[in-house]
Amino acid sequence: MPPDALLRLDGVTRRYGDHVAVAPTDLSIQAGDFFAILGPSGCGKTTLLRMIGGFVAPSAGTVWIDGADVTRLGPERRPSGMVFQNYGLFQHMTVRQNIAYGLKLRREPRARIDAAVDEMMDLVHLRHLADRPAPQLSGGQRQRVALARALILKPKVLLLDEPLAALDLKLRKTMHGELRALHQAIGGTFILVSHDQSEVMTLADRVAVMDGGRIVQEGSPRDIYTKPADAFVSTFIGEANVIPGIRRGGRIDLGPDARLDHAGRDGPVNIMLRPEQMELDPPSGAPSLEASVVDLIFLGPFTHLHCALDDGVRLLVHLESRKLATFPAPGGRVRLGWNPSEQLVLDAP
Ligand SMILES: Nc1ncnc2c1ncn2[C@@H]1O[C@H](COP(=O)(O)OP(=O)(O)OP(=O)(O)O)[C@@H](O)[C@H]1O
Repeated sequence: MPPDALLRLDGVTRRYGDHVAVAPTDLSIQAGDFFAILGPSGCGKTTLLRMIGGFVAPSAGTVWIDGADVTRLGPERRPSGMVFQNYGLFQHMTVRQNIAYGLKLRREPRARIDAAVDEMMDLVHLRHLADRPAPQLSGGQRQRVALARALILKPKVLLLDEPLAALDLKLRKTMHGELRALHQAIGGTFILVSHDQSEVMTLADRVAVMDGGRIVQEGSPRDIYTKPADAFVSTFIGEANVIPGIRRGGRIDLGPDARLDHAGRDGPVNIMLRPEQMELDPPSGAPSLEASVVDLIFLGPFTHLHCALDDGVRLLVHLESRKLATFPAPGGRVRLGWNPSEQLVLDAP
């Protein structure tokens, strides 16, 4: 395994009867990464995370952590810690007791446990609640206890299974900042499972996008946003306009008329453009399409223009409000264009 990869999966697979929850998967994660596994419900991301943590046994393949084959070890014997979606706190214990629990099991000396718990409570801003019983904590406070309880054992890899899913949007945003700060303060390796693309874009330095039990693309959030591997990834990360087209020799024809014309077709393709890459009334010579305005949403600095081509394909355009001399009216016709160097041509399935 490469010297700097802290975690490596070689052909890790999980089947339930005939159902393949995770197809044979190879993955390397470097020490210090904040890595995210992103995908829709049922794509296999939790199963993959649980195989890393030792909570689910792989049907095939090998899990390596820090150079050791841990495939057959239970969770407590792996150098990883896990934070679950429902936190799993001990309800009859206080904050301090919950955080101390793992070190007590390890029979560490009392003074060392106290010092470590104090340090953890400072890290997650809970010192003032040290003696409060778990049932009297808010969602965000419980989440912090769960994080501290896992981190106090100094895991080489911290596994986070949708850790913020139970929190409301505002608190989730606060916790994003705290998780990032925590990752930076500790310098550890975090692996987050999430179906929330904005969470992943905010937190992770590397992302694996899963679909149907497979990793379909891996890279930095920026790579995945600017160079999505296929139409699924483009619509899953960020918003995307996917315009069906026809390849004819070296040319790509778009729009309803092109799709009806069967002359000289080589095959279907999709053009992907982000909403901010499209503009109104493009200069002559730029590729463009005519569309009807469905709706117009003014959001201060930006105006979102929802349009439809004549065959029903929907397009979303983000316009800078200050650059709009007049605002298009719903029901009206507009010409939408783009810079061809920014369009991404994806093979249509
Ligand atoms: N114990 C099990 N027995 C049978 N099938 C299972 C089991 N656990 C998971 N699966 C199936 O494996 C697939 C992947 O499940 P998994 O929980 O990993 O998905 P997920 O991407 O984490 O979804 P979610 O975001 O909804 O939690 C699903 O089709 C699920 O029904």
